[in-house]
Amino acid sequence: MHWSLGRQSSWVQLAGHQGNFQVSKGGEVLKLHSEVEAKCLDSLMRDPLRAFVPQYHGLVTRGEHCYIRLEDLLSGLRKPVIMDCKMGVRTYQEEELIKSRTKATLRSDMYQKMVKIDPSAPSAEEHAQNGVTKWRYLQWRDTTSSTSTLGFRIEGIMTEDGSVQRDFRNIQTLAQVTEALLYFTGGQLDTLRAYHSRLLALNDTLKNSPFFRTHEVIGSSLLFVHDHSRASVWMIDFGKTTPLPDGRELRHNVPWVEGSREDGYLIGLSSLITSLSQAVSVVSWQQQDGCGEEKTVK
Ligand SMILES: Nc1ncnc2c1ncn2[C@@H]1O[C@H](COP(=O)(O)OP(=O)(O)OP(=O)(O)O)[C@@H](O)[C@H]1O
Ligand SMILES: O=P(O)(O)O[C@@H]1[C@H](O)[C@H](O)[C@@H](OP(=O)(O)O)[C@H](OP(=O)(O)O)[C@H]1O
Repeated sequence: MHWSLGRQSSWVQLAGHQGNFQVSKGGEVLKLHSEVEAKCLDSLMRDPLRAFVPQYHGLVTRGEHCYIRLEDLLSGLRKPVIMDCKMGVRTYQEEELIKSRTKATLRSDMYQKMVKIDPSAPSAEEHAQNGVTKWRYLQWRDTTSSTSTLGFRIEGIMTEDGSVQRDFRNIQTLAQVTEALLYFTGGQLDTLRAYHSRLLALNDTLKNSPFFRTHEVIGSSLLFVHDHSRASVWMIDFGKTTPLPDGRELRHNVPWVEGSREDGYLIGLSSLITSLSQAVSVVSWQQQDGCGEEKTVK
């Protein structure tokens, strides 16, 4: 990904497909066009959630490709620290599951990624085929990370020195998430509190959002961004966010069963809010103790 080079440039892609982004100027990033995402952004600009989404400036063509013009969320930040959390209890659409049963395409690249992490993960049949379906891979990633249980997972963190870590896929418990949040924020109380209040505000806004009520939100991330003086959280990536048919609505806070299209987005948000509260408590205790012993997070 090419980062916006308008000014202080922090060129980074924490998650997602390589090559999806293009250089832009003036505090914008260009993301390869997807009709699904463009439609969502269009609606979101007219929804209460607008305050939590990068500003969308329409489409632009560069060379042979069409791009979505988005506000660069790192613009103006000095030495930004970033975290990408993929939200929801599953990262695959129901149609992916149906495809895997009917016309299963085997993905050798996904099989290779799986074997690299855990050679014993594929079944004997999958080993023999040298491939897994996309659904199988995504579902395996969901169940071996905190996605299925906590409703989100940390995809990556970039620290102040610009180093990127993506090794959070084994995190399973809230206590481990809290440790990761303490690491991500350097234990800065102001930053933790700012994130906490932003997520509470997001929670309120989601409940009043016609867009959220009427869309299944899959594979979307919350992007946490801070520097020494500011901290904020943004909703990004609507490439797999789709409207529900026939005036149906989702609750977003119940487990998924096939056909329900529930995404568990609010389960993830609630886990994150709880974990941030725990991190705030840990740092407060440490400060009261004169920065003494570390407390165990439960
Ligand atoms: N508006 C933005 N401002 C700043 N950084 C952004 C913005 N949008 C995306 N990014 C960066 O790019 C990364 C990938 O973004 P995004 O998830 O939209 O890409 P994607 O290719 O659709 O991902 P996926 O493959 O998971 O669907 C994010 O983790 C973040 O680091
Ligand atoms: O992060 P990982 O473990 O490398 O796995 C990728 C990740 O799940 C992406 O979200 C997904 O793209 P979509 O969200 O667009 O489905 C991609 O599928 P793809 O290879 O078919 O693009 C996976 O390979």
